[in-house]
Amino acid sequence: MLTIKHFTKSYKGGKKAVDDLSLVVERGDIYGFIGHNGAGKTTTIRAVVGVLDFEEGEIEIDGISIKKDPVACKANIAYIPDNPDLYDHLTGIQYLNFIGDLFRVSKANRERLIQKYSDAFQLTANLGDMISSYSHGMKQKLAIISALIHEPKLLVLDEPFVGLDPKAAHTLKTIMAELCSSGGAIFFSTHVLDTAEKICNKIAIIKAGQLIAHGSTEEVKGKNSLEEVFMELIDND
Ligand SMILES: Nc1ncnc2c1ncn2[C@@H]1O[C@H](COP(=O)(O)OP(=O)(O)OP(=O)(O)O)[C@@H](O)[C@H]1O
Repeated sequence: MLTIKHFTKSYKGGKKAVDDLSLVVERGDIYGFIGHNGAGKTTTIRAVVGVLDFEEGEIEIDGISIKKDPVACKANIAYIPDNPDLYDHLTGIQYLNFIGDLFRVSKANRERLIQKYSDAFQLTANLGDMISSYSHGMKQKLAIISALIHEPKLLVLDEPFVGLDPKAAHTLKTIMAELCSSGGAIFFSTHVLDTAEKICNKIAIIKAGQLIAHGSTEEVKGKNSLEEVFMELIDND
Protein backbone atom coordinates (compact mmCIF):
# COMPACT_ATOMS: atom_id res chain seq x y z
CA MET A 1 0.00 0.00 0.00
CA LEU A 2 2.77 2.44 1.01
CA THR A 3 6.42 1.85 0.20
CA ILE A 4 9.11 4.26 1.35
CA LYS A 5 12.56 3.53 -0.11
CA HIS A 6 15.69 5.33 1.07
CA PHE A 7 13.78 8.54 1.78
CA THR A 8 16.16 11.37 2.68
CA LYS A 9 15.24 14.98 3.27
CA SER A 10 17.33 18.05 4.13
CA TYR A 11 15.81 21.46 4.66
CA LYS A 12 17.65 24.52 3.25
CA GLY A 13 20.80 25.16 5.23
CA GLY A 14 20.05 22.37 7.70
CA LYS A 15 21.35 18.89 8.35
CA LYS A 16 19.41 15.83 7.20
CA ALA A 17 15.97 15.86 8.89
CA VAL A 18 15.40 12.28 7.68
CA ASP A 19 18.22 10.02 6.52
CA ASP A 20 17.74 6.90 4.36
CA LEU A 21 14.39 5.79 5.77
CA SER A 22 12.73 2.70 4.27
CA LEU A 23 9.55 0.99 5.39
CA VAL A 24 6.49 -0.75 3.97
CA VAL A 25 2.87 -0.35 5.11
CA GLU A 26 0.68 -3.21 3.91
CA ARG A 27 -3.08 -3.50 3.51
CA GLY A 28 -4.64 -4.07 6.93
CA ASP A 29 -1.75 -2.47 8.84
CA ILE A 30 -2.19 0.04 11.63
CA TYR A 31 1.38 1.32 11.55
CA GLY A 32 2.53 3.58 14.38
CA PHE A 33 5.42 5.96 13.81
CA ILE A 34 7.05 7.13 17.00
CA GLY A 35 10.01 9.31 17.93
CA HIS A 36 11.04 12.27 20.06
CA ASN A 37 10.29 15.89 19.16
CA GLY A 38 12.17 16.86 16.01
CA ALA A 39 12.98 13.22 15.10
CA GLY A 40 11.56 13.54 11.56
CA LYS A 41 8.03 12.16 11.79
CA THR A 42 6.16 15.12 10.29
CA THR A 43 8.81 15.50 7.58
CA THR A 44 8.29 11.86 6.54
CA ILE A 45 4.50 12.12 6.72
CA ARG A 46 4.38 15.31 4.65
CA ALA A 47 6.53 13.68 1.96
CA VAL A 48 4.31 10.56 1.96
CA VAL A 49 1.17 12.60 1.31
CA GLY A 50 2.80 14.72 -1.39
CA VAL A 51 2.92 18.12 0.30
CA LEU A 52 6.71 18.17 0.81
CA ASP A 53 9.20 17.85 -2.04
CA PHE A 54 12.20 15.61 -1.65
CA GLU A 55 15.19 14.81 -3.79
CA GLU A 56 16.45 11.47 -2.52
CA GLY A 57 14.55 8.19 -2.32
CA GLU A 58 11.19 7.03 -3.58
CA ILE A 59 7.70 6.91 -2.11
CA GLU A 60 4.96 4.83 -3.73
CA ILE A 61 1.27 4.49 -2.95
CA ASP A 62 -0.10 1.25 -4.40
CA GLY A 63 2.88 1.10 -6.73
CA ILE A 64 2.45 4.69 -8.00
CA SER A 65 5.21 7.23 -7.35
CA ILE A 66 4.09 10.24 -5.33
CA LYS A 67 6.67 12.33 -7.24
CA LYS A 68 5.60 11.19 -10.73
CA ASP A 69 1.83 11.02 -10.27
CA PRO A 70 0.80 12.92 -7.13
CA VAL A 71 -2.80 13.35 -8.31
CA ALA A 72 -3.40 9.60 -8.69
CA CYS A 73 -1.76 8.96 -5.32
CA LYS A 74 -3.74 11.66 -3.52
CA ALA A 75 -7.03 10.15 -4.71
CA ASN A 76 -6.25 7.14 -2.51
CA ILE A 77 -4.87 9.00 0.52
CA ALA A 78 -6.43 11.01 3.28
CA TYR A 79 -4.12 13.14 5.39
CA ILE A 80 -4.90 14.76 8.71
CA PRO A 81 -2.13 17.11 9.80
CA ASP A 82 -1.35 17.74 13.47
CA ASN A 83 -2.88 21.19 13.29
CA PRO A 84 -5.54 21.12 10.59
CA ASP A 85 -6.07 24.44 8.86
CA LEU A 86 -9.80 24.55 8.09
CA TYR A 87 -11.78 27.35 6.50
CA ASP A 88 -13.07 29.38 9.44
CA HIS A 89 -15.62 31.28 7.35
CA LEU A 90 -17.48 28.08 6.36
CA THR A 91 -19.89 26.03 8.44
CA GLY A 92 -18.95 22.44 9.23
CA ILE A 93 -21.35 21.03 6.63
CA GLN A 94 -20.17 23.51 3.97
CA TYR A 95 -16.61 22.38 4.59
CA LEU A 96 -17.54 18.68 4.33
CA ASN A 97 -19.41 19.34 1.08
CA PHE A 98 -16.43 21.28 -0.26
CA ILE A 99 -14.15 18.30 0.42
CA GLY A 100 -16.82 15.95 -0.98
CA ASP A 101 -16.87 18.01 -4.23
CA LEU A 102 -13.08 18.00 -4.41
CA PHE A 103 -12.97 14.19 -4.25
CA ARG A 104 -16.13 13.76 -6.35
CA VAL A 105 -17.97 11.83 -3.64
CA SER A 106 -21.51 10.92 -4.80
CA LYS A 107 -24.45 12.59 -3.03
CA ALA A 108 -25.67 9.29 -1.55
CA ASN A 109 -22.24 8.25 -0.22
CA ARG A 110 -21.56 11.73 1.06
CA GLU A 111 -24.81 11.91 3.02
CA ARG A 112 -24.36 8.41 4.41
CA LEU A 113 -20.76 8.93 5.50
CA ILE A 114 -21.26 12.43 6.90
CA GLN A 115 -24.16 11.10 8.95
CA LYS A 116 -22.21 8.05 10.12
CA TYR A 117 -19.04 9.85 11.18
CA SER A 118 -20.57 13.05 12.55
CA ASP A 119 -22.91 10.92 14.69
CA ALA A 120 -19.96 8.82 15.84
CA PHE A 121 -18.04 11.96 16.85
CA GLN A 122 -21.15 13.68 18.25
CA LEU A 123 -20.69 16.62 15.90
CA THR A 124 -23.98 16.37 13.98
CA ALA A 125 -25.69 19.14 15.98
CA ASN A 126 -22.79 21.52 15.28
CA LEU A 127 -22.46 21.00 11.52
CA GLY A 128 -24.52 24.13 10.80
CA ASP A 129 -22.24 26.32 12.94
CA MET A 130 -19.31 28.36 11.64
CA ILE A 131 -15.97 26.58 11.99
CA SER A 132 -14.64 29.76 13.65
CA SER A 133 -16.88 28.91 16.63
CA TYR A 134 -15.47 25.36 17.00
CA SER A 135 -13.12 24.31 19.79
CA HIS A 136 -9.77 22.75 18.89
CA GLY A 137 -11.18 19.25 19.44
CA MET A 138 -14.26 19.97 17.31
CA LYS A 139 -12.01 21.17 14.46
CA GLN A 140 -9.98 18.00 14.85
CA LYS A 141 -13.15 15.89 14.61
CA LEU A 142 -14.29 17.79 11.50
CA ALA A 143 -10.90 17.25 9.88
CA ILE A 144 -11.15 13.52 10.60
CA ILE A 145 -14.68 13.30 9.14
CA SER A 146 -13.57 15.21 6.04
CA ALA A 147 -10.72 12.73 5.59
CA LEU A 148 -13.04 9.74 5.83
CA ILE A 149 -15.81 10.77 3.44
CA HIS A 150 -13.85 9.90 0.32
CA GLU A 151 -13.13 6.42 1.69
CA PRO A 152 -9.35 6.52 1.40
CA LYS A 153 -7.29 3.35 1.06
CA LEU A 154 -4.49 4.88 3.08
CA LEU A 155 -5.16 7.14 6.04
CA VAL A 156 -2.16 9.18 7.19
CA LEU A 157 -2.44 11.00 10.48
CA ASP A 158 -0.01 13.23 12.34
CA GLU A 159 -0.62 13.11 16.10
CA PRO A 160 -4.34 12.32 15.73
CA PHE A 161 -5.09 11.91 19.43
CA VAL A 162 -3.89 15.35 20.52
CA GLY A 163 -6.86 17.48 21.56
CA LEU A 164 -9.45 14.69 21.36
CA ASP A 165 -11.49 13.87 24.47
CA PRO A 166 -11.43 10.21 25.65
CA LYS A 167 -14.70 9.35 23.89
CA ALA A 168 -13.56 10.86 20.58
CA ALA A 169 -10.19 9.12 20.92
CA HIS A 170 -12.04 5.82 21.44
CA THR A 171 -14.27 6.52 18.40
CA LEU A 172 -11.21 7.24 16.27
CA LYS A 173 -9.54 3.99 17.36
CA THR A 174 -12.69 2.06 16.42
CA ILE A 175 -12.83 3.74 13.00
CA MET A 176 -9.12 3.02 12.44
CA ALA A 177 -9.68 -0.68 13.19
CA GLU A 178 -12.74 -0.72 10.88
CA LEU A 179 -10.83 0.86 7.99
CA CYS A 180 -8.02 -1.67 8.30
CA SER A 181 -10.27 -4.70 8.58
CA SER A 182 -11.97 -3.62 5.35
CA GLY A 183 -8.66 -3.63 3.43
CA GLY A 184 -7.34 -0.12 4.10
CA ALA A 185 -4.17 0.87 5.93
CA ILE A 186 -3.14 3.52 8.42
CA PHE A 187 0.19 5.22 9.00
CA PHE A 188 0.24 7.62 11.93
CA SER A 189 2.61 9.40 14.26
CA THR A 190 1.99 9.57 17.98
CA HIS A 191 3.59 10.29 21.31
CA VAL A 192 0.92 8.23 23.08
CA LEU A 193 2.89 5.02 23.45
CA ASP A 194 0.33 2.92 25.32
CA THR A 195 -2.26 3.62 22.60
CA ALA A 196 0.29 2.75 19.91
CA GLU A 197 1.11 -0.49 21.74
CA LYS A 198 -2.57 -1.41 21.97
CA ILE A 199 -3.79 -0.61 18.47
CA CYS A 200 -0.78 -0.99 16.15
CA ASN A 201 0.25 -4.27 14.56
CA LYS A 202 3.44 -2.58 13.36
CA ILE A 203 5.68 0.10 14.82
CA ALA A 204 8.60 2.17 13.54
CA ILE A 205 10.84 4.19 15.84
CA ILE A 206 12.76 7.14 14.42
CA LYS A 207 15.59 8.90 16.21
CA ALA A 208 17.34 11.99 14.87
CA GLY A 209 16.17 11.24 11.34
CA GLN A 210 17.12 7.56 11.32
CA LEU A 211 14.91 4.53 11.69
CA ILE A 212 16.26 2.61 14.68
CA ALA A 213 13.59 -0.11 14.91
CA HIS A 214 10.67 -1.30 12.82
CA GLY A 215 8.52 -4.37 12.40
CA SER A 216 5.61 -6.06 14.10
CA THR A 217 4.74 -4.58 17.50
CA GLU A 218 5.74 -7.90 19.15
CA GLU A 219 9.13 -7.89 17.42
CA VAL A 220 9.84 -4.28 18.32
CA LYS A 221 8.87 -4.47 21.99
CA GLY A 222 9.65 -8.12 22.82
CA LYS A 223 8.53 -8.90 26.37
CA ASN A 224 8.77 -5.27 27.48
CA SER A 225 6.33 -2.41 27.20
CA LEU A 226 6.71 -0.16 24.18
CA GLU A 227 7.54 2.71 26.53
CA GLU A 228 10.45 0.77 28.07
CA VAL A 229 11.83 -0.17 24.65
CA PHE A 230 11.38 3.37 23.35
CA MET A 231 13.20 4.91 26.34
CA GLU A 232 16.06 2.46 26.03
CA LEU A 233 16.49 2.96 22.30
CA ILE A 234 16.21 6.74 22.53
CA ASP A 235 18.72 6.99 25.40
CA ASN A 236 21.33 4.70 23.79
CA ASP A 237 23.66 6.53 21.43
N1 LIG B 1 10.46 23.91 7.46
C1 LIG B 1 11.58 23.54 8.07
N2 LIG B 1 12.75 24.19 7.85
C2 LIG B 1 13.90 23.80 8.46
N3 LIG B 1 13.99 22.75 9.30
C3 LIG B 1 12.86 22.07 9.55
C4 LIG B 1 11.60 22.42 8.95
N4 LIG B 1 10.65 21.55 9.40
C5 LIG B 1 11.30 20.70 10.24
N5 LIG B 1 12.60 21.01 10.32
C6 LIG B 1 13.62 20.29 11.11
O1 LIG B 1 13.61 18.92 10.70
C7 LIG B 1 13.76 18.06 11.83
C8 LIG B 1 12.58 17.10 11.89
O2 LIG B 1 11.38 17.83 12.18
P1 LIG B 1 9.92 17.16 12.16
O3 LIG B 1 8.93 18.26 12.24
O4 LIG B 1 9.86 16.23 11.02
O5 LIG B 1 9.96 16.34 13.54
P2 LIG B 1 8.81 15.54 14.32
O6 LIG B 1 9.36 14.19 14.60
O7 LIG B 1 7.54 15.62 13.59
O8 LIG B 1 8.71 16.37 15.69
P3 LIG B 1 7.47 16.66 16.71
O9 LIG B 1 7.28 15.39 17.50
O10 LIG B 1 8.01 17.75 17.56
O11 LIG B 1 6.29 17.06 15.89
C9 LIG B 1 13.91 18.97 13.06
O12 LIG B 1 15.29 19.14 13.33
C10 LIG B 1 13.30 20.27 12.60
O13 LIG B 1 13.91 21.36 13.25
